[in-house]
Amino acid sequence: MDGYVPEPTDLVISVDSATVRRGRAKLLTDVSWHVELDERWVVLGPNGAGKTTLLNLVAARTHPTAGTVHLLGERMGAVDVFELRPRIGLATALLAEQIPADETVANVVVTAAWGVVGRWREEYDTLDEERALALLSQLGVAELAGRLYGTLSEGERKRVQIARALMTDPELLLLDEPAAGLDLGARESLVQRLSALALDPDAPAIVLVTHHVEEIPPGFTHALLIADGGVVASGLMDDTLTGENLSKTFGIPLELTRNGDRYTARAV
Ligand SMILES: Nc1ncnc2c1ncn2[C@@H]1O[C@H](COP(=O)(O)OP(=O)(O)OP(=O)(O)O)[C@@H](O)[C@H]1O
Repeated sequence: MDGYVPEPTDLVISVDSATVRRGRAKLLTDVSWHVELDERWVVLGPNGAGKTTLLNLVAARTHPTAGTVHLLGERMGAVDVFELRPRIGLATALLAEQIPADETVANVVVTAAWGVVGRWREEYDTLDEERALALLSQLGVAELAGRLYGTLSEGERKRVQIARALMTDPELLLLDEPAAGLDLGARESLVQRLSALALDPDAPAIVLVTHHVEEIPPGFTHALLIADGGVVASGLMDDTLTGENLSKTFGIPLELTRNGDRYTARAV
């Protein structure tokens, strides 16, 4: 990092010396991280590194035990999180589990406008319906709008979850391992969609958590590497995503290869 830290109000995410404890366990230790609106970050780290804990922190789902977190200019602890959360789009496996299998795909997306899963008697206006369809189209699954969510393949579900996360027109989009469990074709197709989103100047700031460098979509600008609850390296993609930093992060000697705008890594 170059040492320049903008005012918290200019930042989408400002995590400063944050520590998260659960009982005697320290899940995150003294983590600092700053994200601006036009940045697209990938968060990489091994199992148990603290990625999900960090994502919960910046999704206004968890408070730090020590340190401060500002989200979208608001200080956590001094803001009503229920007003803040609709401004943050979140797609995680845990949230996906709560989506009813017998809901139509269009409803899965449109219900995000009301912060609920499952359509009951809410009235949605036509604009919401149109926006849901436009997002499904952007993710390449418009033809699934009338299908029941429970009948979709895993790859199709992931796209619908991302469309749902975008429904409230968030200023920050958080994606926790969106390519987990996808076959090669579905993964590549999702990476392409995420790349298009990353390159869209109107898209929100994006944070994508993954275990695999192969899943980094072209257009992502920054990387945060974490291990054992702490930051190993953080900053611009080219400076941060190196074999040396990956080796430190994953605890084994790794070689990183860049092929055009994609990456692969293997043990050496
Ligand atoms: N409530 C808790 N009490 C104690 N330890 C916890 C608690 N929740 C999480 N942990 C531990 O904190 C560490 C970080 O967990 P976290 O889920 O953030 O990791 P992660 O990087 O997302 O892992 P993965 O890649 O496996 O999903 C793990 O070792 C986990 O076991």
